[in-house]
Amino acid sequence: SKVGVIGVPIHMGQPRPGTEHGPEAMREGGLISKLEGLGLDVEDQGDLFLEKHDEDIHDHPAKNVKNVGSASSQIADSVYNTIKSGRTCLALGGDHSMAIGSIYGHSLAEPDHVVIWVDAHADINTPLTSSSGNMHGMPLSFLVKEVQPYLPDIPHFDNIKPCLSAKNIAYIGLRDVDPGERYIIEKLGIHSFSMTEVDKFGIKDCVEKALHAVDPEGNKPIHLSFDIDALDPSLAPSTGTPVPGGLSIREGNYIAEELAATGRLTCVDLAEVNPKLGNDRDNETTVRSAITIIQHCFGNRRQG
Ligand SMILES: N[C@](CCCC[B-](O)(O)O)(CCN1CCCCC1)C(=O)O
Ligand SMILES: [Mn+2]
Ligand SMILES: [Mn+2]
Ligand SMILES: [Mn+2]
Repeated sequence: SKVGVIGVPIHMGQPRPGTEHGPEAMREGGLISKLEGLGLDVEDQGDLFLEKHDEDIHDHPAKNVKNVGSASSQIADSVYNTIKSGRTCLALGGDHSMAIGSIYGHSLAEPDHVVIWVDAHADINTPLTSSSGNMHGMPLSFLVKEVQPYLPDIPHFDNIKPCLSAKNIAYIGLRDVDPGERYIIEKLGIHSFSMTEVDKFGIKDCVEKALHAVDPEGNKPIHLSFDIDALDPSLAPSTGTPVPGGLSIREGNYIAEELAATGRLTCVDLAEVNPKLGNDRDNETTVRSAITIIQHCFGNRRQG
């Protein structure tokens, strides 16, 4: 099958420089040839050239709103075009604010797609519930229709429309959820399989329940937004917001294999790889984990 790879060198959604080098770190780790080795037709579209703007609004609760808004439009266009060209899209981050554009672009191509969000964090703070103002903690609040009444005016996001229903999202891996996020998740009934559920039910049941919850008929395109910090920090040390007690590589691979097996995985984000954090060994470990997850999203199977 056909894959279109898009580098998304964005860092403005969070304060730690380096996520803009995530795409190149994954390429240097051999990602493209490893995907080709799976027999895939891989088109590497290179890195987006994200426009740089002088931030014109400094009193907004969301930081770098102009740059993130502009990047989101560029990402959406690129993801849309990739999917419309008949390729599964692989978006390499870059911080997780990249998902605003990737999910919106996906929804333009496939309006009824669902979202599996694999992350230590819920990333559904609104600018008003966020304690950091970092937009990598907000992407889903921009996209979920039911959250819109609670959002303040957000300049520079006129091109991004809310495109998701809460019922079409399922989380796996949560272990650091803010009070405002917990309120939104419970109020909207967003399906959530935190590390508690992973421990309680095991990863097989969590994946099965998550997929059944968002796509009971098993016929919808799937968007996987994978934050590398969902994995245990021992597997992904070079990331901005590590949280102990994460997914094992076996659990990460299992999620990827099961989604790949549906044949409906249409867009994959791999977010929050920051090669500027940690030492060379940390970088290698993190990039290797990211590439392993991606390989299993695109057909590599531990059974052969
Ligand atoms: N929820 C946090 C972390 C967001 C992580 C974004 B991701 O998932 O893309 O990496 C804040 C988390 N928490 C706030 C209180 C003090 C400890 C950190 C936020 O800043 O919104
Ligand atoms: Mn995270
Ligand atoms: Mn995230
Ligand atoms: Mn992070």
